Amino acid sequence: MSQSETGTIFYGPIVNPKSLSSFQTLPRCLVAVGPSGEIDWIEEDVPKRALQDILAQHRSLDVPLLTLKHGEFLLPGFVDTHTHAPQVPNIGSGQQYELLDWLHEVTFPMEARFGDVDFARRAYSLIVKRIIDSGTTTCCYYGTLHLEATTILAEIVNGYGQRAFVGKCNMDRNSPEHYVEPSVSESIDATLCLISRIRSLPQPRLVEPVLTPRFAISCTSDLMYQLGDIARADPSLRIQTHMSENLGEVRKTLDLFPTASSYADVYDKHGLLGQRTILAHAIHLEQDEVVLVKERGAGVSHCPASNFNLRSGVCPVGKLLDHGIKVGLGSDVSGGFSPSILTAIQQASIASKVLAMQAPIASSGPTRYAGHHLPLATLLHLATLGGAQVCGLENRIGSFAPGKAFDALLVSVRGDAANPGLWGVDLVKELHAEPADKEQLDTWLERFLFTGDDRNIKRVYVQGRWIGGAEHDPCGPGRSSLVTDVVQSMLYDM
Ligand SMILES: Nc1nc2[nH]cnc2c(=O)[nH]1
Ligand SMILES: [Zn+2]
Repeated sequence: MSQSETGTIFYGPIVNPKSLSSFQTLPRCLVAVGPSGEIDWIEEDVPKRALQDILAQHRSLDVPLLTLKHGEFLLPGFVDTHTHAPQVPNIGSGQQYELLDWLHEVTFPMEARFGDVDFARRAYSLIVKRIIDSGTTTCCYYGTLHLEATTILAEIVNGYGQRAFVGKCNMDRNSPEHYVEPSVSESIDATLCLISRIRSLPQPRLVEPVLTPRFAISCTSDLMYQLGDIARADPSLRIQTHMSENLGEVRKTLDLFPTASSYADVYDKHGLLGQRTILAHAIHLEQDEVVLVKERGAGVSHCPASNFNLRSGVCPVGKLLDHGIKVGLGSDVSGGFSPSILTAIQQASIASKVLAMQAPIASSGPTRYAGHHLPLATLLHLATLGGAQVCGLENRIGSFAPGKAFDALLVSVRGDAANPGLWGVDLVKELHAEPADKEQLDTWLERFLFTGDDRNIKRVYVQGRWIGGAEHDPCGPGRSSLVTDVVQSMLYDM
């Protein structure tokens, strides 16, 4: 019998997010994944001596058992609520620019290259693999404005088995002549075509289309109204866009839409602000916009690396959380300089510490998060369950529970993972009892979140399928800079 017919049972430590303020660390847990990739059952505390009895009770003695080594643990896969696949080849360049100049000088020229479908196919194969190996099991992808290249992106994502939303940028104004859609009708036709193509991709399909008006500056009102109509007619469609990222962008938006009372109101008036909307950035919101975003039930993708890198500002995430707004993390490549949600976690921590240092406030009252650094539980939540909420997938992914999909990372903080940043963990292992206890597992988690990278992500599972990670291919993971080098060299080859 093959593994896909029987499923797999994992035995070892797991970390399980529960809420914004809590997670479980379970040092000796059994997680049974069925043949369909869903979690069948979980036993939270199983000593080695009781293992056979518990498996027998579940009639699972013949199911393949994967026992984790000392220094390994399972974590729900990361959710990247905002990234731009065609910008990966640009990672690290254009450090001198702020948003609007950066778009014109760095970003649009690279995105325009994806008009060449051969280039798109070769680049996206490397890019998506790299993102999976970084531990992203669910990804909200922006493509370019091209229908063909974005179809290819969706095909490649589906081929790898990643869970994702893929959207074609809508942009019919304020863009370069060579990189702009010629009319509203062509933008809408291409969008509808992409939706139907994605929905016809072969099963098992974990890719969904998403409406992607780039941002209000690059869309005419007519285009946004028509996208709003499409969203209203199809309650399963998500919408992703940028909002209130940079003060110059906010000013320009309000100039372009003089009857709107705010940036958020622009999207609201066009039927684009609702429970299915993912708003990247949301840094400079006025108080009435915070209230509107909460009322409409939209989610925010916090992209701290990008916000620092483009000098856009520091998103007051704590304030958004205090208002009950759904928040997840985004890598926002190549505004952000890393496709890894680990980097987003580290930068989100720093962003919250910057705000806390600037405005120290009392730790009681309604501001539970504003003014404080984000604790580990909150950072973990943003990277997993919070991201799932932003995508409307909280019942499917983001934590381990029977009935949820097994989207997971097998993490190793062992010395043989070859990450010098984590050597300390291995060196002190003699000081700890085997198997790991809760305290030790907490240490591993914190050390991994702050110093880990794709070398420590040995396996990436989506819907129970092992689709990536350092152990997945014999050549090792797509180490960050290397894959960019390959894509860069393709550029010069062509
Ligand atoms: N960070 C970022 N902001 C945007 N606003 C409009 N387009 C973009 C983009 O590609 N990246
Ligand atoms: Zn972006």
